[in-house]
Amino acid sequence: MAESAQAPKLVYLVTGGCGFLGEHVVRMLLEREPRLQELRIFDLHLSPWIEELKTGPVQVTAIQGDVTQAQEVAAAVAGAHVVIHTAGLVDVFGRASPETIHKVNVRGTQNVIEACVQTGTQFLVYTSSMEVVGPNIKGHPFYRGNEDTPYEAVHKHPYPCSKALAERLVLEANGRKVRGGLPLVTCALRPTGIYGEGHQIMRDFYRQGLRLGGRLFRAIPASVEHGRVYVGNVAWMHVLVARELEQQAALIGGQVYFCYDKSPYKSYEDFNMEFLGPCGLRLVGTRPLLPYWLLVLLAALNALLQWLLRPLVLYAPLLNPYTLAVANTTFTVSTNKAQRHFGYEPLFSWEDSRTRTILWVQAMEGTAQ
Ligand SMILES: NC(=O)c1ccc[n+]([C@@H]2O[C@H](COP(=O)([O-])OP(=O)(O)OC[C@H]3O[C@@H](n4cnc5c(N)ncnc54)[C@H](O)[C@@H]3O)[C@@H](O)[C@H]2O)c1
Ligand SMILES: C[C@@H](CO)CCC[C@@H](C)[C@H]1CC[C@H]2[C@@H]3[C@H](O)C=C4C[C@@H](O)CC[C@]4(C)[C@H]3CC[C@]12C
Repeated sequence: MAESAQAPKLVYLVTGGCGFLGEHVVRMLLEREPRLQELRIFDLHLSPWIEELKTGPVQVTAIQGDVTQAQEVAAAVAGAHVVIHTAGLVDVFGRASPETIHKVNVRGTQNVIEACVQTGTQFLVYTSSMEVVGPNIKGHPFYRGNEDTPYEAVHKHPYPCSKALAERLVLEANGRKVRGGLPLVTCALRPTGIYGEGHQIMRDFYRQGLRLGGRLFRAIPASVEHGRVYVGNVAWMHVLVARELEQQAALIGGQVYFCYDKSPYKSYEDFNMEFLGPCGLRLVGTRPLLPYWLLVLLAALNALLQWLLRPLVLYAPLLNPYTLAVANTTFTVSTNKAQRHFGYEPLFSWEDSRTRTILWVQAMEGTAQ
């Protein structure tokens, strides 16, 4: 590429830039987007590590803001060339109300779209989710499916409903005229279950294992496969597609892409043991220790307790009818659409992804070893 094309000149905005995925997107952009002049990090809660990023050649601007506030979003978007919208309320445990989930995930996304249109920002990448497709409420398996695999995507839970609605808004906005008359170019990336450094649920399982004397108990049959993807590869996909949106607007605009890499197909629990095992935890049982009907009962009991206790205290355990259904339904993807459309290849091999995640777990306080 000619030197002039490499000259820094682009302004990127990452919403949710202090979250688990957002932080990896931010760091990946700083490492791998040579045309970056300014990186804006927009989040409800700003993290202290942003300060360390301010010493590099790229101007890093931290913006504390709320995606549900249209004016705050418009002010942050104004003058940006590309928006990567990762901000969202990821809640499948009943911590937030359905209204709040809708407000942040759907109205927040609508605000981002309108801000692009009003201020003349042409390129928008949305972090969607596999949950936009499934598992559905009927528990139908999705086995090594791709973006074109027929599947009855029927949801009831507020989180997948909100992600599906938001994704539709983003895709429908593709082609709208932004200020200045140029067309908005949008696309949506659908990660499966993301893992890697900073993954809160992995942290929770690890701590639970420590509390149980270094053991976790198998609840899900090993035959139920759950799609997982390394956070560094998800971040890399965002960076690549954002870069290619301009060059390949006709091809990529309005498209959805599953996020994938070379992580093996395993059950949710067996996959977690790839990292927790080397950190001293053991998964007890080759088969689920409790019969499925009892798990269903426990999950229903948890939901009832959550409802009863809500006026007094927030009771939000990992196990509820929805998480049980997701964990207990095969959902895996096998696709090369991102490779065909914008040349994506995973940046991190499975071995690297595994090692990085293990090192992160081991660095947590109070390891089991
Ligand atoms: N974690 C996964 O396995 C997974 C899988 C598929 C898709 N996703 C999607 O990826 C995105 C990022 O998820 P994550 O796992 O990093 O979650 P996260 O909770 O770690 O990050 C979300 C970030 O958004 C910010 N945020 C929340 N509400 C906001 C608001 N009103 N205004 C501004 N910022 C707000 C949070 O402060 C947080 O920093 C989400 O859109 C999620 O739906 C996550
Ligand atoms: C029955 C329990 C015994 O150990 C296991 C419960 C595990 C669940 C808490 C998780 C199983 C599957 C996870 C979800 C999946 O990986 C994909 C997701 C998509 C993303 O957009 C948000 C997170 C999540 C819904 C993720 C949440 C946790 C699980 C339900």
